Amino acid sequence: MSWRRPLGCALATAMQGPRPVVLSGPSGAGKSTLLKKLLKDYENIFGFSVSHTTRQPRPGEVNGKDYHFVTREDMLKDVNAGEFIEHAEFSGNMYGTSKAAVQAVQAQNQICVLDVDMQGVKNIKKTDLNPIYISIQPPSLEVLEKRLRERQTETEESLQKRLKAARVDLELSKEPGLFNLIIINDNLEVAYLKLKEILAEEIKKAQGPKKS
Ligand SMILES: Nc1ncnc2c1ncn2[C@@H]1O[C@H](COP(=O)(O)OP(=O)(O)OP(=O)(O)O)[C@@H](O)[C@H]1O
Ligand SMILES: Nc1nc2c(ncn2[C@@H]2O[C@H](COP(=O)(O)O)[C@@H](O)[C@H]2O)c(=O)[nH]1
Repeated sequence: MSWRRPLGCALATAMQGPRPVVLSGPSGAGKSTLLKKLLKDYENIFGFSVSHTTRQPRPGEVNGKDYHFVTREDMLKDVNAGEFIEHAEFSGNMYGTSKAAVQAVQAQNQICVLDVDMQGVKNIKKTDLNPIYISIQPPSLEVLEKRLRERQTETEESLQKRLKAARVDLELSKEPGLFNLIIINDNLEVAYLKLKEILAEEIKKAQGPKKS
């Protein structure tokens, strides 16, 4: 994969600037919930890399904010034109991170946060993005299923596909070194504290030196 960061980002890395953050983990584990808290509490520090997807928007989701909702035809065209850092097929739909999505966040001098599935993690590992990898996991598959059902966003077919993918995800996540941290999202506040703890150093870097 020939994704190269813009010069500004390469310089930031050389100067030990803040690293991007990849959040992964099974669908329903709580990635978006934790991410929304982080983006709200650290508005100018973190910026969300808005992915593309071919799935239908859920009630309340905003095009260009939650996702770029596109047709498969358009997405394939852009993928073939080399506009994506990574892309994957998940639960019958395409998802992907465009170069433009990451660059838009970096242009604001914000720490770029990506929410991607396990295929995304593996593909980003092949690039020079050098993020911190965090896996958000449910306390059990039973709890995961309950959360997904209660979210009321999935058909029975899609729910079963997501549970199947979750089993694979949890197995693969055991690979040593794949993630910098695995957070079990049982109690939301505890999980959020752990997330902030691992990002504390990057937040400090992004905030810059304190004026006295
Ligand atoms: N710690 C928690 N305790 C109870 N419910 C939670 C907790 N964390 C998240 N939830 C709920 O679980 C559901 C799934 O969470 P969320 O949508 O954030 O998952 P996700 O990992 O982003 O899923 P997806 O990958 O499908 O987007 C939501 O309804 C959310 O409110
Ligand atoms: N590889 C990628 N995976 C992505 C991307 N954006 C989201 N996702 C993952 O898809 C599933 C399902 O998401 P949902 O919004 O339909 O519930 C979830 O695991 C996300 O992490 C992406 O750009 N690339």
